[in-house]
Amino acid sequence: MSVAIKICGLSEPESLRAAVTGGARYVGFVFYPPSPRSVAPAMAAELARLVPTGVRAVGLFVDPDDELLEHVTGQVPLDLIQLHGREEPRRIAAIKSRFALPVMKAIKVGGPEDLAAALEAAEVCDRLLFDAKPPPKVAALPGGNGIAFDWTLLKGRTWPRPWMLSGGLTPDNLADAVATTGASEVDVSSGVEDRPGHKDPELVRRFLQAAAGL
Ligand SMILES: O=C(O)c1ccccc1N[C@@H]1O[C@H](COP(=O)(O)O)[C@@H](O)[C@H]1O
Repeated sequence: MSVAIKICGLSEPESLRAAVTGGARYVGFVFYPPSPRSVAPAMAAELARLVPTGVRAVGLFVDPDDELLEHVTGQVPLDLIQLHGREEPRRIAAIKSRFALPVMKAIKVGGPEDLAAALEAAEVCDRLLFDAKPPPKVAALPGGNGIAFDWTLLKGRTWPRPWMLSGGLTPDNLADAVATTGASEVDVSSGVEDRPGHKDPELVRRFLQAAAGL
């Protein structure tokens, strides 16, 4: 089984090169200033020049307004918009229509009751992303916290849109995560860092090697 990998939160040429030469199919740029992975649009535009054809550049946003989306999409050639906030279906549809880009909506999973949101979002988005729900009051970020959820919640489930698994993935737990959920695409950020917000090219390579062995 081949698993497509998204390496998220890239902000330096060295780690971006490690991602694309190692076989990542998606690279993610975070446009959310509170995140330690946040990258200026001008820098993301520079990094995007290193992304080869066939690898998709993903822009991660959290409850963005149109002004931010215009500012970023006007200078960074994105292939996909990732919405990782509290965007409701109507807002997702409006973004998709106005910016003419496919949209991937993050669904925060803490328990089985959270999965209904995936079906609602699937009516308007192009792809789904299942991530761990941040624990209240502990995590400051709406994602990128290196926290996994109970993968068995996805076991045997099917979804009306292509989907990715994320949340606390590492080179060491990737095989178990994929075997449990049946994911064919996964997204990682913290699990390939040596400190918050800083990608370790060696860990990026290890993650991609772990995926290639599946
Ligand atoms: O990476 C971030 O800083 C981030 C900030 C705000 C929302 C989402 C963010 N990242 C996404 O979170 C998940 C899980 O990341 P991790 O591997 O557990 O660190 C992933 O989809 C990232 O794209």
